[in-house]
Amino acid sequence: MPAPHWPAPTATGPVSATVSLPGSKSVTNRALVLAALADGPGIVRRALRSRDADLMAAALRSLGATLTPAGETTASVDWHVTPGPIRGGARIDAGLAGTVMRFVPPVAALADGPVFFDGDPHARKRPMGPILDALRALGARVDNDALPFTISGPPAGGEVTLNASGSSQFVSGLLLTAARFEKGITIRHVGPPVPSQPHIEMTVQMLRTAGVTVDDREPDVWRVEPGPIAARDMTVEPDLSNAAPFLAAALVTGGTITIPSWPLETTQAGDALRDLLTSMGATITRTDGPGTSDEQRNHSATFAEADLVVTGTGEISGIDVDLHDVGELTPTIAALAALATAPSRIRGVGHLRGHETDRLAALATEINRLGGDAEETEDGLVIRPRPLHGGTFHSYDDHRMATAGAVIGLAVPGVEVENIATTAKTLPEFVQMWTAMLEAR
Ligand SMILES: O=C(O)C1=C[C@@H](OP(=O)(O)O)[C@@H](O)[C@H](O)C1
Ligand SMILES: C=C(OP(=O)(O)O)C(=O)O
Repeated sequence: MPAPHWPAPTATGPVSATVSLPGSKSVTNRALVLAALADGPGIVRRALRSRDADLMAAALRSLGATLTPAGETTASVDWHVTPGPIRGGARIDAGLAGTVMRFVPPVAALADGPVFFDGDPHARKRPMGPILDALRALGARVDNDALPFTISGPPAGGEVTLNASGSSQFVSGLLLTAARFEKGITIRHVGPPVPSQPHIEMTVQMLRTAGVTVDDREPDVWRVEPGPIAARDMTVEPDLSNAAPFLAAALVTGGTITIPSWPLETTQAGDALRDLLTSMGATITRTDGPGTSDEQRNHSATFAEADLVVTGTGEISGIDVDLHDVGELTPTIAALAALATAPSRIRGVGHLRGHETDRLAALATEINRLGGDAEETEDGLVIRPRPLHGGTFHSYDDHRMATAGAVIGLAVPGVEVENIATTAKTLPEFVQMWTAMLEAR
């Protein structure tokens, strides 16, 4: 029986809370892949515990890596990872995780036998063609163009041309394993611009930190030299994209939200929230203030950080913005736009039709179901202010749709989010954190 819908709490006044976020999904799942391919045992500290991260850990284990947890909480774990010979015969469950379905097949192609991949029903609809074709061109055999498929290798590597305009993860997935291919890999993108550039920068930076030689001087071309991936002891940054709904609460309620341990320099897409929320009317400061506990400071030895403090006025400005580079922030920005005082236009995010759900259709449908005025365009959304009313906000098994419903619910009584549990994809404690944020004073 489906769980009852979650009555999204309406804020009774301005929020005033400090919200500590668990580790970044994107950093965690890259770090785990690199650790499983490394030249010795390593540690991934403060890794995210969530459905996507757990699926990645399980996938790497079934391919032969040993992952031992230490310091485990419900949201975080220190993984001690010992790489092993890459084993065939595994069945990988990708769930609905883009990082698992795009980052693991290149690893599996190095196994000593065929590896089978499948995922949630909707995962079978997410685009996979360009990365599977690329793996074929590099010497692997793949028996389908989307999930489910079986891959066998080993591919020698070499040069490949692909169209990564549908997802940056096609490029990141190949890059993460490329050094382990006999000839390395040269990737050449041909087509409309690749989205989510910061995520590709994250991949390149993490590879370089692990001693891998990556040449990205020419736009849309990446060359990875064959060679070892160095084992490391690294700490995962907090998930800045998952800060989005909490920071949005400051704008909706005219309150203040503090996020401790915001990295001073990062490749995470969520860092763009500082500019985006400023444009929508927030005041933002970074300060090494009392929100950062000694315990948190001691943990974050490997990146410089500060508290991020976001204060809203209760009035939200409309925004005209291209989110091509930071598409995963779209659901929160759209929720804010639905509550704004002027129209908004979100551009450059046609690729969101291939995310957890068709996010453009889902956002327009659900905002309009609550009485709003949201219109899909070819590459985004136009959202005009209109008074909203209560009703069901469907999540489409999309964690960021669910949290967008929670943001609207802060201002609109009677919003019920269907399948709030889907937030477990990247933030299993969302409901408890949201409730604690509203109860803090
Ligand atoms: O590499 C990553 O960790 C991600 C890349 C982006 O994917 P797309 O380029 O498919 O949007 C982003 O939206 C996703 O949430 C995470
Ligand atoms: C697009 C997203 O996820 P995935 O890694 O499954 O692509 C997301 O988290 O917004």
